Amino acid sequence: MAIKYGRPIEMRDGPRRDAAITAPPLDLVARLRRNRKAEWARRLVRESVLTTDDLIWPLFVADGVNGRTPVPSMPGVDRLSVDQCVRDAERALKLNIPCIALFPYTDPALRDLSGSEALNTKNLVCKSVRAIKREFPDLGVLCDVALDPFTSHGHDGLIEDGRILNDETVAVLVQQALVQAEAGCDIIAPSDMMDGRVGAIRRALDETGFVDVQIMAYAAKYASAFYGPFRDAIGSAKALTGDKRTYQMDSANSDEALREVELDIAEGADMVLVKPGMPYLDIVRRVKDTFGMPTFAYQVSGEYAMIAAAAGNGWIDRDRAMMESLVAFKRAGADGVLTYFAAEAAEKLKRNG
Ligand SMILES: NCC(=O)CCC(=O)O
Ligand SMILES: [Mg+2]
Repeated sequence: MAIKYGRPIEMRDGPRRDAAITAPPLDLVARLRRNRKAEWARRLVRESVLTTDDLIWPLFVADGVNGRTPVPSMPGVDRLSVDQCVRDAERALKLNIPCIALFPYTDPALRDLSGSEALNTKNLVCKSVRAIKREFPDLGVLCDVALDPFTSHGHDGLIEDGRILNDETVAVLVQQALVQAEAGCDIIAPSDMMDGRVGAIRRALDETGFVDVQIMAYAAKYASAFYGPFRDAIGSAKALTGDKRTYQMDSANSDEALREVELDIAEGADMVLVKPGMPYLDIVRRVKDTFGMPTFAYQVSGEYAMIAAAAGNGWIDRDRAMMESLVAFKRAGADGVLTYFAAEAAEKLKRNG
């Protein structure tokens, strides 16, 4: 349904009033509908605004040249070879998107128990960061820190007898963060949910001369069914044994999210992230109100897939659902959103001037 600028929602040329409908006017002091009577009036009182400055665009990188492989469970999202990743980085820059985030599809042959490929200075992420920074030094690049794209078992950390080790994992994550910072990454984003990793990474970055590298902590990351398509995209779905509930948060908890965020801030996080997004907007609001930190939300793969699939079936309007979901993050208090819709939304914002 197209609503043109300035036009009231009610159809001007629609059905005339039924003469049988009569009622005395209500004696109302306030009629909130007055502020909604036309697009210009709605714009005037709009409380939350989405701009391209609010968007971080996650991209998937894979081996190969000139490659764009669709991710079946994320219609509209491709795995990109490094050269194509650079082209999408250029697209982001042209659309005025401030920052992209990189996630690798690691060759299964390179995955092992300890995720050693994460420390390879020539791994896909590092190659992509270098290639992007060489051409577009002014585009922000965020790199995830966690071992799941690199481990044969699909977990975010080192494993021993089915247990994910905390402190031993943190030691590896520190090395991973340094490798990425060395490659030119601007924002290190630990997504592993190990205790103490933000402080350990901050110390290591500072000691090695990377004082300006920021940390966006996935502070409140929940064990969620909504990550399914992402695990397809990075090829860890089949590998994953068990679940991540001993390190990611229980979806029933809210106070605990504040404790997580508080600790990450104390350990030196520059920005905090809540993940997933739409089912956790209450957490975004509490975090923002409690700490006043730069607060981000991740509209994760399953959220993207739900909208894309329903739209693909003609059940909802893709554009409108996309924009409504994104402005909801702003309304909840987020300063920005990691979203697979970033380029599409930025294009729409640009068209609408
Ligand atoms: N560490 C990054 C993710 O786990 C992303 C999840 C998703 O998009 O579903
Ligand atoms: Mg924590």
